[in-house]
Amino acid sequence: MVQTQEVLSRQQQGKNGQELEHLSDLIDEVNVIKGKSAQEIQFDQESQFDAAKDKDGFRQYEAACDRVKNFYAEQHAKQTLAYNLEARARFNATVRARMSVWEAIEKLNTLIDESDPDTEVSQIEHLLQTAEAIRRDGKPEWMQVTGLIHDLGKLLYFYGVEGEGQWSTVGDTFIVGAAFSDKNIYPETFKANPDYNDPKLNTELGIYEHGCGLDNVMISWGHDEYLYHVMKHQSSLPKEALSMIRYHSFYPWHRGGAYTQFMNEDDYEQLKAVKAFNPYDLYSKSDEPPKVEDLKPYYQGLIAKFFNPVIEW
Ligand SMILES: O[C@H]1[C@H](O)[C@@H](O)[C@H](O)[C@@H](O)[C@H]1O
Ligand SMILES: [Fe+2]
Ligand SMILES: [Fe+2]
Repeated sequence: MVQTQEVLSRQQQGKNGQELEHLSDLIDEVNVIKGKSAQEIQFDQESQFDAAKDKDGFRQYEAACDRVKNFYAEQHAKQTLAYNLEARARFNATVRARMSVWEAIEKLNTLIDESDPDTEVSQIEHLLQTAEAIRRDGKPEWMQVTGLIHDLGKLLYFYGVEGEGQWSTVGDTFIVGAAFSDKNIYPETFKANPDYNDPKLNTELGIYEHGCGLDNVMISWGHDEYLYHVMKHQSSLPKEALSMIRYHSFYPWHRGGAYTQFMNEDDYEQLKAVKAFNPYDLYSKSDEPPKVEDLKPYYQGLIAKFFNPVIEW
């Protein structure tokens, strides 16, 4: 089995390093002509590098199986602005369950994520792989524990409308209420979304203002947004950790370089945190399966440091 570190360094060395350098020079020139800010130019460049890295085997959506393709066709058709408003109202109306973080991890264990072309292991394994990769790199405890819980929002699946499927829980996220970006995977599938033809919603800014901040736009409802709202007031995690949770599936933004029209200064700071987190989430999927019982005491200790003993989900 290939370990995270190995995959990372292989990707950093990258066989197509020269090609990339040339590419980023060209992108630079075009951006200067377009009048983009230095910050935007750097972000653009990084996104090209990230996309090229995945040529090494992760996130191969064109080659993905029908399960993944059907999942996104359904999600992109159904995540409308109206649905997003309704989902948030439903979230605010009730507490779905009361249990500890570890109980939540165990409950999630039965879910196999239909949107993911890179892993078929249980969620408990994915969470521990992510946390362990962060720990191996000597990152702080708050980041380790963020890795441990980052996908716990998938619990939403058990509390949604029965038989509704996973489209409102898992998968990459995107902005609703403005034009769908072509930096999303399978962008053509948005044509089946009613908002696609709505002239108030299908412009670059849609219902939002330039530079309004990502906190003020609606990102498609799912496990990121749900867990962010659960943890915002029920943990002592720093802001960067909450951003890692909230934006980890927002690939068109943190990898694709889309949606800069909505960003404010602080979003560029949060972007750094999300980008630092992403490799652990993605590339640890090829690591050895973790030994849950051996790791449990260590992570129970971390959980006790950062969370209330009982969380309202
Ligand atoms: O299929 C995966 C999975 O659902 C992840 O939990 C999510 O964070 C990713 O963005 C998505 O691509
Ligand atoms: Fe996730
Ligand atoms: Fe994940």
